[in-house]
Amino acid sequence: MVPIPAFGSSEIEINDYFDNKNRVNTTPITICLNNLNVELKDNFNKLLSRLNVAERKPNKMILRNVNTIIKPGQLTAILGGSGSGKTTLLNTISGRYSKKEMKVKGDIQFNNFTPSPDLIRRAVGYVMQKDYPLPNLTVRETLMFSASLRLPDNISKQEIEERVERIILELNLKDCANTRVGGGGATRTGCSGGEKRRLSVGCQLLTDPSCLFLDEPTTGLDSSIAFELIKTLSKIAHKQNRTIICTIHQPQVNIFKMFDQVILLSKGRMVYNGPSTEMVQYFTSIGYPCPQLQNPADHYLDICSVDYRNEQLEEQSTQRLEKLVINYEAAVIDKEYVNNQNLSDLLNEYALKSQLRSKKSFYKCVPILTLRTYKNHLRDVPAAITRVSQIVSFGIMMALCFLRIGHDQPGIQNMTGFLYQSLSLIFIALLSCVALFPTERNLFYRERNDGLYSTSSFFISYMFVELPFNVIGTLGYSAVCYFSMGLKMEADKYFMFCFVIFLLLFSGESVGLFVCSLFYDVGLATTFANVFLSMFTILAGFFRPTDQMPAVLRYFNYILPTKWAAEVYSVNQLKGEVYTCPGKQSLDGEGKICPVSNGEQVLTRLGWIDVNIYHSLAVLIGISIFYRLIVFITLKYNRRNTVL
Ligand SMILES: Nc1ncnc2c1ncn2[C@@H]1O[C@H](COP(=O)(O)OP(=O)(O)OP(=O)(O)O)[C@@H](O)[C@H]1O
Repeated sequence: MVPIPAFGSSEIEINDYFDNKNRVNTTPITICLNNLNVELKDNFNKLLSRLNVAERKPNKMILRNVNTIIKPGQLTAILGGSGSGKTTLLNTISGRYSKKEMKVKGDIQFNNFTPSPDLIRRAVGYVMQKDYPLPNLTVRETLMFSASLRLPDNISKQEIEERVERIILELNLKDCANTRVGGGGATRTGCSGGEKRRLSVGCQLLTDPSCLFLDEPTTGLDSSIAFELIKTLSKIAHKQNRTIICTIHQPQVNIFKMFDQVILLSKGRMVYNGPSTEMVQYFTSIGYPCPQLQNPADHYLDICSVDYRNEQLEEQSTQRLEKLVINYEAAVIDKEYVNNQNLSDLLNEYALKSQLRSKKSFYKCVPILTLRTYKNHLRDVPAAITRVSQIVSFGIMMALCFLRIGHDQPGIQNMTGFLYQSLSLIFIALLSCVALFPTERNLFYRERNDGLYSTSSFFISYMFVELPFNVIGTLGYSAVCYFSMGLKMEADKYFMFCFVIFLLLFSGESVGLFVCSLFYDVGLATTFANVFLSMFTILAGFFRPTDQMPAVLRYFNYILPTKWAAEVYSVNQLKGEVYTCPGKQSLDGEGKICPVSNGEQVLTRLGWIDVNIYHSLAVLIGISIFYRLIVFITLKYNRRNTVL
């Protein structure tokens, strides 16, 4: 008989900070899963079969017959190999699944009450696998902003500060409380991986949820940091009577010992469910002892996995898995374990409803989000300087290239060249947006999923943040170019030029925001943005007048901001200009007959002679607003990325 390692959590010392006296939600929550089945919908196959093009295939089962009770006051681990369904189980319990993609059958009860996925999502804490904190805020600031967004309006600033300080102490973040989180752009140093994870846990604990879920919290952490993190979670669960569930791939022995309950999954089926201390005993009793000195978690994960190296191994391992599942379903240990749970704390729906995070009003949220984003942007000094200076540097380059544009024949080409090149500002704005926006976006997806605020709050606050950058960029570019090139020295012409430049930057940002809202992957967003960029310049009308374009492109051309911007600032500069043709520039060689003698002739060539500048400006403003609206709709309704 192989000796069974003795497991237990006696070594877990309880920290003094972990008391319940300041907690708001002390209702313990027991989670019951009854016959939980999750199928992956194959909507494409469904469509093909409806069209009689393909046979209808059965949906892929991701989870089958999951039955368990998860008690408060203990740390529960969902264990399993890659693709075993751990994340799906955690997401399903926490209401974070898309009904379009998944079909969930069975019952998920919180204290004997079956809440809607939306209610669960807004009441429980969920720490996802990846952290997306803003890199230039300190740990304390991150918690303060998070608390301001998560806590109800009637909580005073002092109370918020007290709660933040308590979380800092509880999660042992005191040493790094004033350290920037780090990890972004210029901020090379910052918090360690473990501190960042604890910070993410802290953000979730601010609202004091009775249930906390964590998806692979130890991934990417070294063994001692992973151990410390699980130890902290164990303390929180025990001392504060919270229901804590985490998924974990392959825990080390010392980490495994700290789990009170283990749910072992393989191919979406339960192979074991019970105390970690009894796992070896259970498997030994059904003929799978754990070799001495081997980590039981590793050993049983191997035993439960299907080996695809060759057909024979696959068949053998599949049969073994079938046997393990059958054994599990029949095992007394599980039935006893499930039946012996203390269900006296099962209350009613109030337990969960009382923990709902209140969605902050638009007016409260916008200033908090704006301030947070400003702090994050302005602290990254190189990025902030680059953001403005790239526009001004581009202006300096243009000024050097087109310095003092003359009023002779080459001056015409220089002027149209400068006006055409100024359209490139749209690219600069777009590319800088693609580089900077994803950090904010990822955090927004998380916080929106947590039900903290609406898309419109984020959308407006981001506009407030980018506005000053665009205004400074516009003024810088215009100041550098306008006077050095000798453009028309009239106030109304100057301000019209500035306004068009501003709208170009604004539209460029819109396209950047759109591609980043449509695609999660920055590479894909940039590739897609390139397609827009080429269209914007080619179809602006400098090379080929709109009325000479093929019909399809002509209509398309009407929705491009570059077309309208080019019209407005070209008419603004060229109308009324007089051009000379000294010497050989003239047709007669004496400077009397000029090929082009005024701006109207240039505008005629470009097809813009009849353009009403105010009409085009109004269309440009309309298109800029239209682009922003598309961004808003994409951000609001494209939720595919939001569970990342
Ligand atoms: N949205 C989805 N579309 C397609 N397949 C999915 C989807 N979600 C889950 N699956 C499939 O369901 C199975 C379980 O996935 P899940 O992410 O839950 O596994 P996991 O145990 O968390 O794996 P890992 O440890 O690698 O994260 C996998 O085979 C996965 O490919």
